[in-house]
Amino acid sequence: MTSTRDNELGARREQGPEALVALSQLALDHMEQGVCVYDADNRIVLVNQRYLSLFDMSADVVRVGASYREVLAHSATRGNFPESELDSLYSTRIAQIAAGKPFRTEQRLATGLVMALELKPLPGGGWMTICDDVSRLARLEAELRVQTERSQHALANMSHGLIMYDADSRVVVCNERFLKLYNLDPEVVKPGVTHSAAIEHWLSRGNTPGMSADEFHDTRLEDVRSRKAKTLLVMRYDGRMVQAVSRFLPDGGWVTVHEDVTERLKYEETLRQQNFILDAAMENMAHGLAFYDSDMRLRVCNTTYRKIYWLSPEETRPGTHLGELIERSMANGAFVSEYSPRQLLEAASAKIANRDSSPMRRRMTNDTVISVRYCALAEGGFVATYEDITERERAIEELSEQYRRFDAALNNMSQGLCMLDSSLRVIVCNRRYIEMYGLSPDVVKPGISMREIMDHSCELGIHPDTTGAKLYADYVERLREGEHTLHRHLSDGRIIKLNHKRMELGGWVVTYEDVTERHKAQARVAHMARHDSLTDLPNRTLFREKMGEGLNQVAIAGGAMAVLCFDLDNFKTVNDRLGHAAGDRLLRWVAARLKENVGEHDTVARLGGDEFAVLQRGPQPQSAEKLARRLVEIIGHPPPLESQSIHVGVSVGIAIAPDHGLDADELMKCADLALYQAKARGRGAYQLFEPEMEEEARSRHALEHNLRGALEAREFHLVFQPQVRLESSELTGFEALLRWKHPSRGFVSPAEFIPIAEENGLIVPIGEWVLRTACATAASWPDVTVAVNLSPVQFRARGLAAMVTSALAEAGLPPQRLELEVTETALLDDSEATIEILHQLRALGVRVSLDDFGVGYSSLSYLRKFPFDRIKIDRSFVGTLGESPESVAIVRTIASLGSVLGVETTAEGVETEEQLDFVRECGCTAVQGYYFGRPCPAAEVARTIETLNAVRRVA
Ligand SMILES: Nc1nc2c(ncn2[C@@H]2O[C@@H]3COP(=O)(O)O[C@H]4[C@@H](O)[C@H](n5cnc6c(=O)[nH]c(N)nc65)O[C@@H]4COP(=O)(O)O[C@H]3[C@H]2O)c(=O)[nH]1
Repeated sequence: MTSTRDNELGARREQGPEALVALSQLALDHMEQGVCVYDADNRIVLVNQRYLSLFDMSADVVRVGASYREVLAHSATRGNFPESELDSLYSTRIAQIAAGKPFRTEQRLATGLVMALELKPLPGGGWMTICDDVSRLARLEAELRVQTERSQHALANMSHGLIMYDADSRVVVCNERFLKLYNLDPEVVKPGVTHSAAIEHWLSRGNTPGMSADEFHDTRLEDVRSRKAKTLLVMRYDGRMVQAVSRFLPDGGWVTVHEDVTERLKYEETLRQQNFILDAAMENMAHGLAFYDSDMRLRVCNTTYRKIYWLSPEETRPGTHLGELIERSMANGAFVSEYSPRQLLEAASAKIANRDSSPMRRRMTNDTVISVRYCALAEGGFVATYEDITERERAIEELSEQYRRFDAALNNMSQGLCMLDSSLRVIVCNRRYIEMYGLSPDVVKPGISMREIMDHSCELGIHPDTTGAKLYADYVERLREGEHTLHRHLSDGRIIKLNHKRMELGGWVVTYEDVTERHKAQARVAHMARHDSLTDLPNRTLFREKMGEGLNQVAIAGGAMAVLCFDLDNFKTVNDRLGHAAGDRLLRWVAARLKENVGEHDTVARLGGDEFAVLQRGPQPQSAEKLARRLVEIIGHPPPLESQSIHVGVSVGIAIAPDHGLDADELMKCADLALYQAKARGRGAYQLFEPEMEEEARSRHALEHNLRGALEAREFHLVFQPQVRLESSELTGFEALLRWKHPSRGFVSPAEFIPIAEENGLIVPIGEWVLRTACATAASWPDVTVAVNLSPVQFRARGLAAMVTSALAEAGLPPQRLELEVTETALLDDSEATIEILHQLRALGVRVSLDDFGVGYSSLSYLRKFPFDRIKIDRSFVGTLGESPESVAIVRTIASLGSVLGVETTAEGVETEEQLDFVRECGCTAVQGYYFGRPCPAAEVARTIETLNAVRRVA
């Protein structure tokens, strides 16, 4: 360009002065400054376009030849300065030029431009004015100033620290933040300081670069040398982390911006952690999860999703379309469908479009069931969840099965069941409940209130004498008390047991049980517990209760009460011989007799076995004795049993309250003692308690105790009483009588201890001892018999005949010399067995006599059953012969009976000659008694024989 101009200038020069002026004009017009050249006359010789435009002046006025004054005047009209100042302005400047001095000024024009104006004298005369628009520069300067201020302000207020180095690695600038950030001294780190010095100071303040100081120096030097932008993370003196980013400047310097990134790092760490957790959560979810964008392209999915659909990570890359995923998973065999992948995709699209997030169920090839749910996202796209509901479905299935079973169980329960909510409305009830009450299944349904049910059941007449309202009010009242059981007695007599249990979440479970039968059974059991099952009489328990009540009454209200204890005679024999059925019949018969003979307020009880008892009010002891008498009479004549030979009767003991006590035990004891006495008196009798009985019982006990050791202590011995034939006064034999010499009490009468020995069975060994001793003793006698008493108890013990045989053999006594005396009592108990034994004894050759004849029950009948060798008439008849015509009659009858039967009759207890004569006169064939001799020891037998023979000879 310059060369073109130069060339052009050369060409113009060659063309002449005009051409040069034109060329100068062209150059001037391209100048930035305004130029106007005046000649010595102050007229324009040259002016450029820029001059005109700067002053906004017209080329018509300001043209070659125009005077400076005209130019000034024109400028004034343009408003560039006041016209009033024109003359002074003109003269001042012209004078300055004329003086050859340049003149400079700045002028603000009407356009607002600030013009730098220089009027400069030219060497060849004339002068020129050069003007420059300085308003732009001023503006630029101002802008620069503002910019600088802003920069400094920005630098000072930057949140980041900043330090700038020049190409010589010296600090150009650093801001306050930088200094504060690292706790640096502004006197050390300031413009002009070297980079090394700045680092030195930086390190000295405890800031650490994460490497050694030397390494840091070297690294920074290398950074500067290589001029590579670098980011560095350093730790501040207080542990906070700062990131330093260095950038190199075109002028060779560099700037480093320092930012405290402690929070950011923490935040990033938190974010990283969160993302880690989210990733882990997503990966570890039991559900499959997949996010899709609005184009249905996969953004992210978890492993569960891939597993469910048999898809590999490659097949589930972000961006894969849902349609493709469906297709691939079907192709992989994850599931089969009657629909094509396309149809499935359309169905999914429709759901998403409709924002329908209801689940879809899909059975997979491996038999799992997946619930798929699409949920559209507000920001576009959707999330799909895939839940394996196999177990849930199975559980639901099981639950349904359970429910079916529950339902079946509910309706097959023997109990009625009703579940009520807290407002007493039926939640569920079973068939049995409806049936039990006979309710209508159309009425009693879930939702119905208990109030309505009660109204309904009252209408049906199920509940006697009440209304639904009353029933309900009572019901609610009871429920207020909490869990409870109540019994409803229905009109038809049934009893329903209602059991109320609270449910955990409110409401009640009520069970209904028909307990009618149970109640009856319980009543039966209760009755049985207090009654005897055979006779239905009160048992001992109830009897004791009644007795307690009676005694209380006596104690409070006075009066008297009798306790009668009954014991059947020979009951054991009936049982043993005729069987239990016969025994039971007898007991029932006795019970009936007792019941029909007592007053309606009296109590009859069976205490057990053959023991009965009666509680009787009324005047005592008269009433009791009367009753006892009557019952002894009645029960003594039972209906024919299978065998007539068993004598049945009853013995009665009576105790009276308050005479004999007011304590039940005490009174029972008294009655028992009286009963014992009655039995001892020969049975078939009654006995009123007497206080002495207690003493007797006591001594009896003591005696019994001593008796047990008597045999071993050799306290027994025998005495022998002679028996004489009347006709010839001949001594025929001796009766052996037992004697017990008690070491302290002396002689105890056999009448006293034999019954005790019979009771406790000691009579068996004692009786054996008697027999063996008697036989042994008699063996040494001349040809006379020895009579030995046998107790009925010995007949019941086994081996009596064998024992007799053995005793005879042992003693060497001929059987004919042994006479066995049995009482009627032996025959009473079990006559057939006894008679059988008697026959066995008879078969041995032993004689058998019937002792104590006449005092028994039906003596004569025994005479028919066994052919006794002798009848011994009880001494009670002989003793009363003088005063009792009855005794005379009896002795006479027995004697004549004996004569008819060809049996000897021995009168016992003959003490006097009169008695002897009398019994002889009555026809008795033999006698025994003190008249002929008292019982004497064995040692005296020989003398007695001698004496009696002598007497006979005399007679
Ligand atoms: N008052 C009076 N009594 C006379 C007279 N003559 C005899 N006695 C008594 O009458 C009883 C006759 O015996 P029992 O009728 O068999 O009556 C016997 C008999 O049943 C029984 N007993 C005695 N010894 C034995 C025995 O070894 N075995 C058995 N099982 N019973 C015996 O004890 C009963 C009483 O025996 P004992 O006290 O020895 O009494 C004897 C005897 O001493 C008399 O003229 N006047």
